[in-house]
Amino acid sequence: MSAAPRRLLVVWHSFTGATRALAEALAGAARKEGADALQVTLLHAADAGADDVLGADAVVFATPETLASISGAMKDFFDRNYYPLLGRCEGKPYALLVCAGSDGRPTIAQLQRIATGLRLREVAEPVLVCTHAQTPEAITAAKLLPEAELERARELGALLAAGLALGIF
Ligand SMILES: Cc1cc2nc3c(=O)[nH]c(=O)nc-3n(C[C@H](O)[C@H](O)[C@H](O)COP(=O)(O)O)c2cc1C
Repeated sequence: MSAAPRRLLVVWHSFTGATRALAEALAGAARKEGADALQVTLLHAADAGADDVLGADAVVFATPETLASISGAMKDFFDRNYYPLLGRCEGKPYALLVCAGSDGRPTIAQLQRIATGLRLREVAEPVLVCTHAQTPEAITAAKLLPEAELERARELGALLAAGLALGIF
């Protein structure tokens, strides 16, 4: 009898497609690496709740940076779920995917602060992708990321899948 699959949850939000593409690349690579031993769920931040996090063995938070912070939808996700999660997810592994025009560091710091409050355990370096969009036109345009950036998300997905499958996380 085979063991129940481990569960990886990816909570994502995206305005112009870049973070979504990264989250999907990560999930695809995790599915490939984890095969039957891993169940990967992608949930838009608006559709994700505390039970989804509690039911996962590891969680990825994927968000664009807006106004030097996590996006509004990701903020809403944490506003709705922070207290329902508090005291119930200590030590749960997590990793971060952040997509920014030029910075992203405030968003990573903010997510790490929230995760520290929840006593989550960061198990991989955050993946930060900069799109170098500077003008209003470039920032609001649909994004197509270079393959090399998608590959970084895939590497994180494969790492998380391997760690879960081997019982390291
Ligand atoms: C309202 C708004 C505010 C933004 N603020 C920042 C910012 O503070 N720092 C930054 O590096 N990028 C900022 N950006 C750029 C986005 O992070 C960038 O376009 C990113 O690719 C968006 O990801 P998405 O395609 O997943 O929506 C902002 C974009 C918008 C629409």
